[in-house]
Amino acid sequence: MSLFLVNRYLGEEEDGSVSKESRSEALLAKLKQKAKEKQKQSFTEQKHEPEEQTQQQDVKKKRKADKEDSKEPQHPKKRKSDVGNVSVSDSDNQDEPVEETKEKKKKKKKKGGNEKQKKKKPMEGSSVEGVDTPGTEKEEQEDTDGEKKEAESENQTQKQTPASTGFKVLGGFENKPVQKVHRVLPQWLAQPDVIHRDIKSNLVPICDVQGLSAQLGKKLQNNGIQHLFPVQAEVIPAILESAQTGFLIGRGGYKPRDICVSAPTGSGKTLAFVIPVIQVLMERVVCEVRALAVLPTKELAQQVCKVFTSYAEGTGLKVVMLAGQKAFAAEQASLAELRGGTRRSLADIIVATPGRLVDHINKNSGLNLEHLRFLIIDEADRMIDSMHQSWLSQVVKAVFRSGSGAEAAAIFKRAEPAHVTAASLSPPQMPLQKLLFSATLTQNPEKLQQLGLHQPRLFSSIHGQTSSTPAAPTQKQDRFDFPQGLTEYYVPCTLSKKPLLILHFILRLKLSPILCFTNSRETAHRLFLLMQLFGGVQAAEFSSRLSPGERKKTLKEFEQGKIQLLISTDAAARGIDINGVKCVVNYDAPQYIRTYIHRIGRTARAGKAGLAFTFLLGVQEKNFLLMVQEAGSPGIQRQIVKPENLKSMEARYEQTLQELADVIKEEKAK
Ligand SMILES: Nc1ncnc2c1ncn2[C@@H]1O[C@H](COP(=O)(O)OP(=O)(O)OP(=O)(O)O)[C@@H](O)[C@H]1O
Repeated sequence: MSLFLVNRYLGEEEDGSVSKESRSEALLAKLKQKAKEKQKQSFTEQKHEPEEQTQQQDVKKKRKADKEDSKEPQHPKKRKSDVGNVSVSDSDNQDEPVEETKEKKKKKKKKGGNEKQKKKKPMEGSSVEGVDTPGTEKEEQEDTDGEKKEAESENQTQKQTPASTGFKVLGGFENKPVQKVHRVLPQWLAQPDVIHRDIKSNLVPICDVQGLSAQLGKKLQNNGIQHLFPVQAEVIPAILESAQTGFLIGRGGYKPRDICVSAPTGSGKTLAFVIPVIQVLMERVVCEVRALAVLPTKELAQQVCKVFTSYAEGTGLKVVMLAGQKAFAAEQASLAELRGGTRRSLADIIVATPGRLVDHINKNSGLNLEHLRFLIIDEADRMIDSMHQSWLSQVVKAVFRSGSGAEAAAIFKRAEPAHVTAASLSPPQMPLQKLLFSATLTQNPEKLQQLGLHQPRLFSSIHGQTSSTPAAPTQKQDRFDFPQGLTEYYVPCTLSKKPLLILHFILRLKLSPILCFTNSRETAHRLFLLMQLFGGVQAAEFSSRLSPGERKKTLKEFEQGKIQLLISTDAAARGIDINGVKCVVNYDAPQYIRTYIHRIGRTARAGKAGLAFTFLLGVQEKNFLLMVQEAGSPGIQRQIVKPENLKSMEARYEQTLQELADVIKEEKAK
């Protein structure tokens, strides 16, 4: 109590002439005296009944004097809500505001007539304080039951007061049921250009693709492609159209629209950007970096670089990879050369990983992006997640950096599109167009906003998302499209039976080649060792335990059919195109739906059939099945493997487990 009062007085008495210490000492002395007098008074009341009347008069006089003395310090009590706030924040004791309220009420009762005057004060200050009052009342109502009535009557008095003073009470703070806010997508996301999901029944003859050059059509045929897949038939003409007037100027002088593509795994997205980019750049005279494809991993960069190189053959276009496969200096040398004192670009198309790309930009290695026309972001959702590395802002900075030849800056300067209606009125623009591709493109506009898209146009095969109406209230996550030829299964199992199930799949069901995913590289390594020790299975592991060279070799051998079981971490989950994978096994259930979609997408590619099995422990079943169903899976079937089917392998398996323990011990000892 005393502490509270001291705090309060100190807060209000802003007299600079008296030091804080002396002031508080004086107040403390006064309070002590007051307490003594109160004690004395109660003592006298109890012990000396006869003297009561005369002493009561004395006490009254003293109280009056006290009141007068303490008039100034009591003044702040009028600002009820303020006091409450100060005492809560200044003290650890949460009970303090309650005590203060009680004390205040007692005093109010005694003072009676003063009350009206007190309540007027906050109203005089401002109308906002008047609005605050109900909040304070609420706190008061939470006090003891005995005080409820008092609070109610006080409430009534306070309600009446504003009317009598003519102030209008702002209100409407009563609890109303809050309506759930449903997600409403922006129009470009809600109403995409639809891509057919079924590849096989929607193949488009090469000659029917609008704008595709005869040269590239022939090249496609030479590579064994007679028809284009639906995503290619839709996206290739759209990109070509945006460069109708050449790659140096946007159509009508305007910047072309950015393009986003969301299509299932294995649906042919790579060619959907490789073909039009090659065709647009084929006409170039001077070699400059005009296309940049960014991919999350070295393996993916290598894969895309291979496709670009294959279709650039015979066009004079030069493709360079910046993914750390070669030494930095070697990569630098492949970017530009100095001839007769002038710098000449040696790359038209660059395929890069974000880390290595930023290295080249920062170290000023000769990478010039001032002429960039296409920025391709493959596996776009993953690339957005790695945006904290700020690779995109660095690329954009490098693109709009002006510093090269003055005449280049004057003729083909980069600028935001001007509001003109005729190309002749507009200075030539050097457009930068972003092309985004993913099987699991986010529908979260906030995430997409990070990419700074310009009037984006979405191509999507996701069904049931093509309206601007709110998403279903039960829908908690994005929906994705699954490959048509894929059949999904889940296998209920226990932890110890998982290796036996894998052996059963290979040795009995002959499902190889199997691409098997684990959630950690340790699990992948142990399972690999176990398979080696068990014998009879050609197994290999694929994770960051291996060097890039070893990983490349392993993938090649798997593709060639030399490996029956490839045990991998999520390093091989995205984008990797391995021919002939019949079956994917999720040895460990994936935690995220995107991981699941990319993993199972390593099979059933290019319209082929494929199987995906997920081993589920009892505790995982409910959540996993719900996650898959909400993502739009056409259906995942339960597959039971009877214990008797595993029995014959059990003795050998137990023995192998013991051997494995020894091997792991040895490895750890090294
Ligand atoms: N028109 C076509 N005809 C035949 N095969 C094709 C055609 N287009 C692409 N392919 C083949 O389909 C496979 C999958 O293509 P691609 O890797 O581009 O798929 P994706 O959609 O990028 O898959 P992911 O999302 O998993 O990265 C590749 O082997 C590719 O050569």
